[in-house]
Amino acid sequence: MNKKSVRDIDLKGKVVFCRVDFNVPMKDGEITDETRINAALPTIKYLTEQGAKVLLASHLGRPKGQVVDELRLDPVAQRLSDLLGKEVIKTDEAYGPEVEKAVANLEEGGIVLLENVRFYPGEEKNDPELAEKFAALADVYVNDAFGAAHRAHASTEGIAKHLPAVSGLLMEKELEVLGKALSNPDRPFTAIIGGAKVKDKIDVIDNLLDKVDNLIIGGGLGYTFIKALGYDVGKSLLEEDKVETAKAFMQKAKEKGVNFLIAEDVLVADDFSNDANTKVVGIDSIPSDWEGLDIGTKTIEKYVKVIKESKLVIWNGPMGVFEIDAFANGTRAVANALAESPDTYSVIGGGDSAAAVEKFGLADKMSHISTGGGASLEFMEGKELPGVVALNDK
Ligand SMILES: Nc1ncnc2c1ncn2[C@@H]1O[C@H](COP(=O)(O)OP(=O)(O)OP(=O)(O)O)[C@@H](O)[C@H]1O
Ligand SMILES: O=C(O)[C@H](O)COP(=O)(O)O
Repeated sequence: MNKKSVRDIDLKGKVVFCRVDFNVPMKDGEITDETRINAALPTIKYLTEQGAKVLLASHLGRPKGQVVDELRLDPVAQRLSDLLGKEVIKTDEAYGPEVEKAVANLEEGGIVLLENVRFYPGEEKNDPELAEKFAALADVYVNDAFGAAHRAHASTEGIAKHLPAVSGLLMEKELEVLGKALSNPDRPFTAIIGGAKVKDKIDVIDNLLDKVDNLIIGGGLGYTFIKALGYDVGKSLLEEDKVETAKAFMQKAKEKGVNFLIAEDVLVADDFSNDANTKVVGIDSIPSDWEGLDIGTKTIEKYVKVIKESKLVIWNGPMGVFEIDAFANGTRAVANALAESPDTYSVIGGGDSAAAVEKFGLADKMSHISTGGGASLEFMEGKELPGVVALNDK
């Protein structure tokens, strides 16, 4: 990476404004998945060990410039304190007199977690005044929030204009792993794209066709491709206005010699529930009043074979509605295939694929689980991430 990192600067005694992505899922005030907090620990520990005074800043959810009590960061501060085994001071603001006082009292190695930066309307607008207020608190800016690096906000981009600005260790690792995967991939290189949002993934599929040997399509977005082949998809998820694009992709794959894999059979159900009647049918026989909710057995076999023969696999989006056991087989089979292939480097991106791998107890068998959903997709599309561009060059 050509950007400076925390390792390239002197941190002793410096006040560091460190942007992290603590946008963790919460239910009834409890954190339900702390992956992102764990992922930020190496940088936080490094900063404290180097004698920095650490101000952590994050967003949580989408409060849209308002104070929303359920989106305060207090539960995160508590969890972080437990994980680090040391005090984490939580302020109720992200700048202003209360924060200034906390900074003034901070000792080397001390940690303050600021309030949710999205409580301020200026954050998402990348308001220069707010960026200056954040910058005025610190001597150095560290961005470790890979998951939010595709956002040009006051705490991810604007602030970097006012302070020495470097990446954290998580940011560095994410960029290195994803960058290597895309620039100099081990082959066969396979991308697996599933999930529900066709529109969000159109650009990434297009971009990946220039890079991969195999492109595997699964999940809800697969039905737009099945339709593009001329078959009826019944009540399955379909983006009618993307059918022509899907056709163009299959043509492009042919021209580029990319092995483009679409389901040949699917599991259809007469209801969106665990008790639904289900059957596996060929893609030419999807009943008009049934819905495709997983890939079928022949398809699983075919996909698993390709995955096991691959040296590098990037996976974004589940193969079916894995949250419901009856429709989880395809996603589980893909996760198992990756887990059983020690020679295959596996990169998991996107919140749902990561959640699926976690649910099947296979997270530690994957080579890299990205903390970025949208950010990893935009990176794979070849887009520049504003939160990275803003950092100082080496
Ligand atoms: N055949 C299907 N029909 C309807 N929904 C499906 C189907 N297959 C998968 N899904 C749903 O797609 C959702 C995930 O889609 P999405 O595109 O958001 O994936 P992702 O990229 O992993 O997640 P993120 O948005 O966090 O990056 C899951 O909730 C899953 O149930
Ligand atoms: O969860 C994410 O992908 C990041 O934290 C960014 O959140 P956002 O999509 O609300 O900007």
